[in-house]
Parts: sequence; structure tokens; C-alpha cells
Amino acid sequence: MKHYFVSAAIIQVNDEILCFQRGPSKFDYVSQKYEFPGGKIEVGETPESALVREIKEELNLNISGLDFFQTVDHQYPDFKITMHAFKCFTSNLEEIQLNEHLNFLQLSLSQLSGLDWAAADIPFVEKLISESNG
Ligand SMILES: Nc1nc2c([nH]c(=O)n2[C@@H]2O[C@H](COP(=O)(O)OP(=O)(O)OP(=O)(O)O)[C@@H](O)[C@H]2O)c(=O)[nH]1
Repeated sequence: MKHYFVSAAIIQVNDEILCFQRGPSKFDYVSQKYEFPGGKIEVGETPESALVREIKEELNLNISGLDFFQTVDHQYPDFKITMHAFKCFTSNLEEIQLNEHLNFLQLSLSQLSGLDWAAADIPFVEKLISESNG
């Protein structure tokens, strides 16, 4: 089974979080689900450098202040992923371009649980919500 190593960005804007909807996929369990943007870590990259590259490619955004949040291992029916999430900020949100995603939402922490997330992202969402309650 394929094992992908992925970085994902929890982009904070004021007290809210940017949530992105993936495009259609041959795997229905990730198709059009919400996720934190990012992608696969390539040879020679760190999780952080891969994330900076992916966010520029996918969204035309520069991110800064990367702060490691959590690593999740998740097994889907056809592949597994190890995904490192980083909290970060962006300074140029008005320049965002959705080069791969269908949609994005800027939501408060209390609104996050209302989205249809990819299963691998649920631990991130739960941790974000529990931090805000604690
Ligand atoms: N980027 C990202 N991928 C996620 C998340 N959650 C999740 O299950 N994944 C899965 O992790 C895998 C890798 O992500 P990706 O497709 O974004 O990677 P990539 O941009 O390098 O894609 P490519 O191989 O088409 O160039 C995908 O199967 C995706 O569905 C998430 O929050 N962010």
C-alpha cells in the first residue's frame, strides 16, 4: 500500500481558520472533502519547506510563523498518509487564487465541526476545538 508523507497548513486569520474544499477525486472518501491545504513532501524538502512551496503553488499565498501543531497517521482504503499540520499566518489573503480547490471558507473555531472533513483531518479539527474550549 502506498504511504504518503504530507504537510498541511492551518492558516489563521484573526481568530478564524481557512478551510478548503478539495476538487473531485477518484477516491470518493477524499473527493470534495474539506481539508487544510498542502501536499506531499518531496525528496530533499522538510515538512515546512514543502508546505511553503505547496501553499504558493495551490493558493498563491505566502505563509509565515509556521508552528508545528500535530502529526496524524491515517489509513484510507487505498493508501495511507502521515500528515504534519502547522499553524501559520498569511499576509496577502486578498491575493488568494484557488488553483486546485473548489472553495474556501474562513470560519471561527466553533464553526469547524459543521464541515464535511477528510477523515484524516478530524483529529486536527478536534484538537483545535478542544484548545479553544480549554
Ligand atoms: N494537502 C492535504 N492532503 C490531505 C489532507 N487530508 C487528507 O486526507 N489528505 C490527503 O493526502 C494526500 C496528499 O495530498 P495532495 O493530493 O494534496 O498532494 P499533492 O498536492 O502533492 O498532490 P499531487 O501528488 O497530485 O501532486 C491526498 O490523497 C489527500 O486526499 C489535508 O488536510 N491536506
